[in-house]
Amino acid sequence: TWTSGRSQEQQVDANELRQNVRVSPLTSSRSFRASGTNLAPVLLRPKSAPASEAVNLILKDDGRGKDSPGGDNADVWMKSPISSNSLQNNSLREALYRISELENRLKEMEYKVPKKYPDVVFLNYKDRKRIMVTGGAGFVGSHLVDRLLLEGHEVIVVDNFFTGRKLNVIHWMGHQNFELIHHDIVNPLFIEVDQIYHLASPASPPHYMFNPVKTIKTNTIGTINVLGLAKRVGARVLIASTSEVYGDPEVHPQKETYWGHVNPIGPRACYDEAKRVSETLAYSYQKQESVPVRVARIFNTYGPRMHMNDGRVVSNFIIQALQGEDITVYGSGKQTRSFQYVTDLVDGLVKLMNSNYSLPVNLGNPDEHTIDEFATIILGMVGGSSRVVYKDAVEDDPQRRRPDITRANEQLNWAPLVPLSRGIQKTVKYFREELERSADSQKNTYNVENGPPTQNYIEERPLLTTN
Ligand SMILES: O=c1ccn([C@@H]2O[C@H](COP(=O)(O)OP(=O)(O)O[C@H]3OC[C@@H](O)[C@H](O)[C@H]3O)[C@@H](O)[C@H]2O)c(=O)[nH]1
Repeated sequence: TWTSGRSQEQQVDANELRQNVRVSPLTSSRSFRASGTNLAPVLLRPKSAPASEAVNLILKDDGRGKDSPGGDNADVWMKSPISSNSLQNNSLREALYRISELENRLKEMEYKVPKKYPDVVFLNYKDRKRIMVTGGAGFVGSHLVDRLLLEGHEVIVVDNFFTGRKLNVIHWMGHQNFELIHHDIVNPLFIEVDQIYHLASPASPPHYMFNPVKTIKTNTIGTINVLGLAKRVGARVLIASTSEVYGDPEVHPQKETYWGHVNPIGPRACYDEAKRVSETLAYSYQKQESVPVRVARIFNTYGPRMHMNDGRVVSNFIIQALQGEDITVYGSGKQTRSFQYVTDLVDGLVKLMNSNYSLPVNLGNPDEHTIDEFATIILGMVGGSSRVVYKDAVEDDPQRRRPDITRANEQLNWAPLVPLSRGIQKTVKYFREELERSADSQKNTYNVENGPPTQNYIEERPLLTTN
């Protein structure tokens, strides 16, 4: 060590020195030659002085190399007002050097302190897969990304952020197994992956009807791009299809063998028909190009990370109840839906992807309720003074929907586990926090007096959602 073998007097009080000088970060331990008097110069500036007025305090010229910060490059620095004669003591030089070393090490360590990530399983090279998730920053996609990363896989999220949000995956940013690509899958993409979950598409009726042509392109051209990529690199593809391929069904509950009842020119057709084409494309690529495909027909799904403006019934009713606003039932309220919690869906998606089963599989919770009943359930759980009001019916609104999940059960050994009451509880908690935060964020708007927005929103957000 630097002080070993030296007398007490020779040792310099590093703290005192610290108060008078600050060592420039440009000083690198690598450029220092520690032997004999061959001491490298140290760039110093008075602590109070701004960096632009930094001074070059050259303790000793001997041994300066061109590559050292005090060497030829030092011309850019002002000459020191402190005379080198005033710092003749070798111990002082050593102490200064030691401070600079410690400061540099501190800086290096600050950069190295890892962000805290959820614990992921370690998978060896053979078992670890590189998995692309289109729409991975969305509501369902981000939960799937959590699951895959926790299992030890490498995940590449591809999202155009139309309905997805960086906030949904922010807890993985910087993780070595995680990558985020801002890309619209309507344009081709050339990367190497083992599996692709193709979830990219707006899913809520108001969102997919917002730009019907874009919805069609995403689910047709986007799917062609994904299947083309899979063909090139030999990847397996899971297509996120929907219960909407059954349209307003005349068969109840819906089995995968039912061909559906879709109005091809109605307002929902941009989604329903595009998803039907997406399925057709998948099986065409499988037959013609030997691309292994899986098709999940996803029924109504809810949970944390749904967008506040999602517009679907679960988020609408919960937010309305939390804010004491009217609960808006469209139509008679006698139409039915069956709601599954998002982690159940993710479990089904992963099981399906890794199964040997290639025909479409329904993933949904068969627990069916009328929308009227559902309003009562939400009101009962949230409390408050909201009234139920009836609005115009939505055009082509499916009147009954419940999945037959026999196939998922037999082929994947899958069934939903989270009861509605528990899932809704978690979702209510999430929306309550979202509302509080969005009220808070009004205060954080950047202005000269308040400074930039705080990080609280990100830091206080729960990392993962579990069953
Ligand atoms: O505020 C509302 C919102 C919706 N509703 C009604 O609640 C029912 C459910 O509507 P949602 O908008 O939540 O969802 P939908 O069932 O119509 O469509 C969904 O179906 C399955 C998924 O694959 C799709 O992502 C989505 O399109 C409909 O009958 C709708 O009219 C209301 O009564 N009030």
